[in-house]
Amino acid sequence: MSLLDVDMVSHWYPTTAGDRPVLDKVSLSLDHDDVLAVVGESGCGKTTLGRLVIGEETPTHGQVRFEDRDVRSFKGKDFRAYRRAVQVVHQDPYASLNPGLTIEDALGPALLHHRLARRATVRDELVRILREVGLDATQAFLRRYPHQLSGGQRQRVAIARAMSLRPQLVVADEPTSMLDVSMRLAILDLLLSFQRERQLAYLFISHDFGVVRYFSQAGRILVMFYGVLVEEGPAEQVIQDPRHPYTYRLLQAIPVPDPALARRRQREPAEESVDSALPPVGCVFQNRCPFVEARCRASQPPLAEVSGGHRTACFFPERVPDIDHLLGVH
Ligand SMILES: Nc1ncnc2c1ncn2[C@@H]1O[C@H](COP(=O)(O)OP(=O)(O)OP(=O)(O)O)[C@@H](O)[C@H]1O
Repeated sequence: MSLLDVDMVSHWYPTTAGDRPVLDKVSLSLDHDDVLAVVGESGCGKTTLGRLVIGEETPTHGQVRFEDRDVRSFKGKDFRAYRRAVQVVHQDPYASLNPGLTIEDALGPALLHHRLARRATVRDELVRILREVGLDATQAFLRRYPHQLSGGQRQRVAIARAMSLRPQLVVADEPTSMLDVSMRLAILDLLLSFQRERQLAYLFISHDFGVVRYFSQAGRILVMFYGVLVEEGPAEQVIQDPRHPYTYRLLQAIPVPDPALARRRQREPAEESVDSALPPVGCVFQNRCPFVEARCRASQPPLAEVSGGHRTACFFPERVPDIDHLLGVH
């Protein structure tokens, strides 16, 4: 039994101009210690997917199942257990830390509520958890407010809050995008260390393929374009051998330190058009695709297998150029 199944989920937001489709028949599955990274540009529906998984939104169509049970069916005790088992680490730590509460008041009550600590020892337990996320915490540290911490410290506290509840799944939504570059790797390594030490699954969300590449080394990558899953597979296969032109574009955008490599990239064929409006019929990527044909304008290609567990939603995957020269792989 998988831990999480997202089954043919479509989602619309109501707007004054009518319902706006944000996700279109997205399916994915996560096992108990899987890392699944979702990558795509801003606005493609990544955060919405995360909100559906943590139960903050209900899908317009399709099902989100946790341990084979429809999340919509969770009520009362079951719903609370689900909200404990699935934690979220946001881009902005202030989204999970109330600025008016000290660290002790932000983290302590949940531990007591879920009987993960006793009143007499809760402070010691909090200090232990904060040290586990790399903070040099003392009991005095517990009396600090979020604004008295640096950005990196705040994100560590937010991670401590999520991990203190011993979750089975963590949705990490752009967890490093507000941090200095120098801090990013440390936070990614911290998240990965929890995954190694506990049986923990991650749904990791980012627009930055460089970050996704680092985080998902042993996991899977799912590439989304305007609410449609266009490619998925084992991380190394998607990175070394992308078979969707959009994935190729995203990989092309990863900065490289080698100037010769950077120049070679600039000689790559340009996108046919940068029209970002969603086409009413046909492939979701057709207006940006250099390989588009009449067939692509007629229908959306289904996800089809290219090799073991690696799938792409492109009619012409063989036209996507080899990536080796872009990544400097020889
Ligand atoms: N509550 C809402 N009501 C209406 N539209 C929304 C709502 N939330 C998000 N959207 C719209 O849905 C689309 C997808 O948003 P979402 O935040 O899921 O994408 P994203 O890929 O996470 O982008 P970003 O990285 O910018 O957050 C966007 O166009 C956004 O404006």
